[in-house]
Amino acid sequence: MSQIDLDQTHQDQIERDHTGRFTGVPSVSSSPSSANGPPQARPAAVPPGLAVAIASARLTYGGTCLFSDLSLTLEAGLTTCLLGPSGVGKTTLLRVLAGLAEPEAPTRVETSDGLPLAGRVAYMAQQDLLLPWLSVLDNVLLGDRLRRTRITPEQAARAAALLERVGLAGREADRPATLSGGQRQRVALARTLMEDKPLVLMDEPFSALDALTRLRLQDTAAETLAGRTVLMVTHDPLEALRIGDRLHVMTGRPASVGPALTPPGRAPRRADDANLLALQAELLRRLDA
Ligand SMILES: Nc1ncnc2c1ncn2[C@@H]1O[C@H](COP(=O)(O)OP(=O)(O)OP(=O)(O)O)[C@@H](O)[C@H]1O
Repeated sequence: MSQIDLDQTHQDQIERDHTGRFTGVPSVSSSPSSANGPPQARPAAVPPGLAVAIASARLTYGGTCLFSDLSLTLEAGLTTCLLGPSGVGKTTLLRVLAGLAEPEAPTRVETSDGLPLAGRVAYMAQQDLLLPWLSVLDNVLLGDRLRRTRITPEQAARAAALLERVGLAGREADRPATLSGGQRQRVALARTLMEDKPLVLMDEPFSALDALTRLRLQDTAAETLAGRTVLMVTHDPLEALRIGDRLHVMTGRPASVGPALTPPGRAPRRADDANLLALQAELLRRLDA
């Protein structure tokens, strides 16, 4: 992919953020309560999040119906994790919410405040999509650069602090080509955390990391994103149980999304929590069904 193509990818994402076709229909309940129980307590300083629902979703690729009549609700201020077999359509669902894939009628995307999602979504794709000609720090600041907003010293300091939190202090001036795959993924994570958006979509954000770094960054993400509405795709049941508030399994063709599994307590949960091990068995059963 050329530099211009890469740049265009980002431009497309940002521009679709601003001009995307999401029409928020003010009908979804903004109450974070549901049949799944009350939401986890969040720090008092965090404003109430945005509930988002996709309903009657339908999408066909090359004559194959990936999903039809699929529904999923993202409760306000909670992290929802989506698991499911490879190729079932998880990324595609994320891309629909990001405004990057075109669903068919009668798909509806609804928000609790009735406003469109456009401009209010941070999206971390499976590919890191770092711009090779920018430094690591400037990649973290990419959203502001693309929006042509002036980078304040405070923003630069926040980006540097995020790089430190993902273990990349001292690499601010380096180019992406000098980083390993896992380091590049950490820059992409910092860039996503830098974006101050009410809806955060993350597609396998820790997949390239070693086991210990993965645990540490799960903690960082859970702490940094507390109070935001997050949808994260992962293949790792324990990861979902550590940082998810609601866990769903997507299966079948056309695919559907199963009922929520709700781990007890507040994220990030301990990896050796005995409750999680029991729930992990249940998740594996659902994945195998
Ligand atoms: N732009 C596209 N055009 C045609 N087919 C596509 C396109 N994007 C995805 N697909 C197909 O849609 C199906 C679902 O892909 P998707 O990437 O959403 O799956 P996934 O569940 O995220 O898989 P994985 O876990 O492997 O990332 C796959 O069969 C894929 O080949």
